[in-house]
Amino acid sequence: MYPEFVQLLYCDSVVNFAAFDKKCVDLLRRLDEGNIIFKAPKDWMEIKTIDMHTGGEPLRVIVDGFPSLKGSSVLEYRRCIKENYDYLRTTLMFEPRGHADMYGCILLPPNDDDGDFGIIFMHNEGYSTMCGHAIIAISTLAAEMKWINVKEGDNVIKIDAPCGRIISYVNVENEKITDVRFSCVPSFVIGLDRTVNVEGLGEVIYDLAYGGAFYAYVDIRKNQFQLDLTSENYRTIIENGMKIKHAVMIKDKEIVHPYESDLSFLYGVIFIGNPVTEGIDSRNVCVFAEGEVDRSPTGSGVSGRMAIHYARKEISLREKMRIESITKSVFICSVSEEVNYGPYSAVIPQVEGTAHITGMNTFVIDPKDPMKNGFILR
Ligand SMILES: O=C(O)[C@H]1NCC[C@@H]1O
Repeated sequence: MYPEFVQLLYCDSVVNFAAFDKKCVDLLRRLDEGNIIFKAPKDWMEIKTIDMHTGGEPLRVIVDGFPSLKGSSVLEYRRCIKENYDYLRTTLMFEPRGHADMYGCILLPPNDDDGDFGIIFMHNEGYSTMCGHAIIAISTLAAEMKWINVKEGDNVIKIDAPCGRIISYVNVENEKITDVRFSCVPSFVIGLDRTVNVEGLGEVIYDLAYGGAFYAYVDIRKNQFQLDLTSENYRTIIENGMKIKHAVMIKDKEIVHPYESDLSFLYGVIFIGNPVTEGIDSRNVCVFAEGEVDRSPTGSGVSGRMAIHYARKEISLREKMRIESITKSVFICSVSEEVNYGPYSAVIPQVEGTAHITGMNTFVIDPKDPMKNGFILR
């Protein structure tokens, strides 16, 4: 026997689409939610999310049902989630609720009263220190949901990420969000033209830089191995990216943040190549965490790139670079100022992009489900 709402929808022939639409609306109005919305038993956990993407890269924003984290700063909350609730990260990021390239975040109080909110990022391996695509998405959401007082023009949001304070600007024109840009934390170069031997690839030349997270930057055009930075070549990109990441992690002992040991690790490898789209300056394909490929041009990754290009004198202050991703989505990037950061001459990068809401989820977790905490197939 069909459930009542299916019977009602399909009992007449559906010839007149206008009538059909109206019927759906009436039906949904008439049906008490009980008929189509699953009510989880009391011992099941329920977590609500709003799902988004920035340039194709997903962001699952956890908005309700997550246990409250203990701490008084974003880094303390990050330690708390790591130690106590990592099973919920895998539950929400891994299959069957997510996938190998899923990305998420959870919102928290800011580090001090001056901030709007804090944020922790999560992915298939753990918790990153910075995420530009998530900053663009969450700023969009904050404006869409009126978590901030939205006015025409630039709306400033102060977000405390694990790497520090990020300032984002949501531009609103005629009551519509047109774009979001953010000023990243001080970003700096650790080394240019380093080399590492990688099995199957030979000697790989890379730059090491920080843009809220540490990346090894591999310009394909400077290297001997061939790698086509297109989606058709997705698996080879992951394979090569992870090989280089592991080799650099073993070889390079300088992946140390000047102030915070929690930030001192290599997050990913960024392949740089020629753009395929006219009017774009460069292509950026980031392999991060446990072999995730960023669908966006990687906000933290292009921040580190701004430091590299500035150090090489390839860009001047406020000069804009358009960088595309593997999906051809674009971030517009520049350096807004020079600053000193610990022992480093650093820059403040600005990154601009757009994000969209894709849906809302109420996830339920059945304690009897043997796969309740997720799994990944690649
Ligand atoms: O845009 C970014 O910075 C992020 N996107 C996924 C990997 C990075 O954390």
